[in-house]
Amino acid sequence: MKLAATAQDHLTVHTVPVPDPGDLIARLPHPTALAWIRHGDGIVGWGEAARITLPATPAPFPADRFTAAARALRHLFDTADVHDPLALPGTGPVAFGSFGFDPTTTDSVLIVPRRVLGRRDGTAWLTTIGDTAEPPTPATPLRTPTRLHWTDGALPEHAWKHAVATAVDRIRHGHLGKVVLARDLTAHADTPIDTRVLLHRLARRYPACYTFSCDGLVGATPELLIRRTGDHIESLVLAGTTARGADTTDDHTRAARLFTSAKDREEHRYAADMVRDALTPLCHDLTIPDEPTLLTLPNLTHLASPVHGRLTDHHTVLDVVAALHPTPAVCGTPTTTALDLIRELEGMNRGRYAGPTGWIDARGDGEWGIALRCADIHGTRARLFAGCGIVADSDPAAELAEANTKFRVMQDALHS
Ligand SMILES: C=C(O[C@H]1C=CC=C(C(=O)O)[C@@H]1O)C(=O)O
Repeated sequence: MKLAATAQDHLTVHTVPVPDPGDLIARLPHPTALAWIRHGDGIVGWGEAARITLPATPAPFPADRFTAAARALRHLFDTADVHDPLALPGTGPVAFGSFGFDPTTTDSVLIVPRRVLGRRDGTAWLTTIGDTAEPPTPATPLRTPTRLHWTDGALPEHAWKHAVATAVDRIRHGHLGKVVLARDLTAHADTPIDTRVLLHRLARRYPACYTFSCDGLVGATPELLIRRTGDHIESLVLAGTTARGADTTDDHTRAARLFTSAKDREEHRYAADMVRDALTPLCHDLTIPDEPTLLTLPNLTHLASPVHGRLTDHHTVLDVVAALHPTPAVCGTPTTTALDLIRELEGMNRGRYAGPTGWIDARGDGEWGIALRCADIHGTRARLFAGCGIVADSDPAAELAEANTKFRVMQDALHS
């Protein structure tokens, strides 16, 4: 696989401890922001010391697009001159990345920023690549999106419900067990959309989610695909959803119904089983509960399975991403049958929606989420995505309502 890489010849990297920088997002000087934030901690980056772009590949899900990207990055990091007295996950050189859901898409990218500001458990740092004496980039003022209007994406609501009904029919005829179908919507603004405004709103409203930004893809995902810290790995499998209730009683009723719903349990089981099967060969001490718990977010409640394990060999976080993507939380079971059905029924290119997004450092540590509850921002346009797991008992109208609730995360972030 031939990757396109632009980089300075030899990276000189300095990490220094800094006093608490406060709100990390507020420190981003311009809209081309890189970010990965949860509960206020995480990393933000700006400037570009290197960019690696991946070509489209025809194979259904070749793991080697992740390992090829990791190899190119390793070369860059191994030849760098690194001063990193902290040696914590996220210190030293870091690449932010986002990969297309479908390997035939062309927008997968890894970016090594010239500046990274980070904070974790009370320790804050600044990493500089290149000239440490360079004056800070002057910040541009934040610009709030104005005068939004909306257009349907590939499928209007009735056509998407029809696609869901077709998927249910195929499932009932035994072609596959589960497929995840998504829709897109486009917002048009008067002026270029400033991703920092969206990041502020998302991080404030969804502090327990991972608020991310990479090359125009911005969102707040609740789904951790993989975190690697040394040999320890964690994942949070999500599948099965209900909207929050109108009041406490309604909320409890909905959560109890979700917890006992055979349809949602089935949807969840496909995803949890696949993650267990993919991680078992890479890990010892893999733990995944026999039954899911509930993850309560401000807008939705999900069935959730937290996963922990210890890697047996030196696998970087991207090696583990390669083993996991795409999970049935975003594709289906069996994987290639579900992918074929997605290509047939969705009528759109998902781009990087539902693909892995996150960061990796020179030790191979990192955090990658599944890009959900997100939008791809291009100038004055934002393309939003939302999808739902479809199984034999799915109801097209209920799935449309669920997708619409998921859209609200980014619709609200754009509006106010
Ligand atoms: C595909 C999406 O959500 C996935 C993650 C959690 C719950 C899901 C569900 O219940 O359908 C989806 O599998 C999305 O938000 O676009």
